Amino acid sequence: MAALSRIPKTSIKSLSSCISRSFSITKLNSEIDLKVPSFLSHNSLLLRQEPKEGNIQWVFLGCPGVGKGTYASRLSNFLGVPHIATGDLVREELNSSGPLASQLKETVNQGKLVSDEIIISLLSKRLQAGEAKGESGFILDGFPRTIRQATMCLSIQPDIHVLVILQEILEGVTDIDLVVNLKLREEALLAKCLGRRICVECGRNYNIACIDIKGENGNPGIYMDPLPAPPQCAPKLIQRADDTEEVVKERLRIYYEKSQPVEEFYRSRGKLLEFDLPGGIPESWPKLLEALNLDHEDKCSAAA
Ligand SMILES: Nc1ncnc2c1ncn2[C@@H]1O[C@H](COP(=O)(O)OP(=O)(O)O)[C@@H](O)[C@H]1O
Repeated sequence: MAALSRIPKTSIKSLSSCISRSFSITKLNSEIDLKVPSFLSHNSLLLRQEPKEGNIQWVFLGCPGVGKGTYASRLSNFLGVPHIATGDLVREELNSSGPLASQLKETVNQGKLVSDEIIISLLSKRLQAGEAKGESGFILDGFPRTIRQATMCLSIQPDIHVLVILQEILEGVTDIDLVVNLKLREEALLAKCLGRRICVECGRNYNIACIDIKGENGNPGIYMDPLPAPPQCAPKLIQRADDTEEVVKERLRIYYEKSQPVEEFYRSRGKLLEFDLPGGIPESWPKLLEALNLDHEDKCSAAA
């Protein structure tokens, strides 16, 4: 685990310049409100509370195919906190023989969003299981995806069990420290979804697409190498049923309609870090670490 204790080479000044576009550090002036990234509080002269390891509560937002899973999972290994992807929870459920399986399959394969109630229920189960194992902190990927999920204004049946779970989630999810918004040009998003391949055995994602988009109208070009599967995974690759051109376009449409407002929700609360992916993993990963102000030493060991 890359211990949080290895992060403190940050100065508030360099951090603020890294994330000046969207992330407000005004909260540093508050002794009471500790909802700032753990690495901020760790380094702040104003907040003298020692952060507990694993208390990171971060969210990754971004369009389908942008690489939320890839970077959230790398960062979770790096920081030693669980990576919780609601898309994975949904896929586990739809591949099970549970009562929701066929309904979920239909929704997901059409590129639609699963209902907030089902997502909350899957997420609460996952958080509870994690808590029972002693997990603390999380990097959420793909949640919240609607304003309703972000605000948790839910109208679930008021049964005691559900209320208790909701309260637990509320405590967790409204305490989000930092929201990383990954961005990539739409042509690249589509190509990445169509090229995505998953190993049925280990669940790792690979990509057969070689993306080479020329710069135009002042927008920089982007180049991304394919991400080939190693020999042990190569014969076991499958394509997600919702990674067809038609469904990806529908997922993108729904993202702009339902999920983009969530970006604004966190932007207005000073929690959003915008990150334009400059290229593939070798180029983007060190830059992401830099934007999060994780130091060079950590960077090298994480990239290895
Ligand atoms: N927070 C969520 N709210 C509603 N539906 C979700 C949520 N997370 C995942 N899903 C469902 O699972 C599908 C796959 O999600 P995910 O793996 O995150 O894919 P992507 O971000 O590439 O679209 C989504 O298209 C949607 O149907």
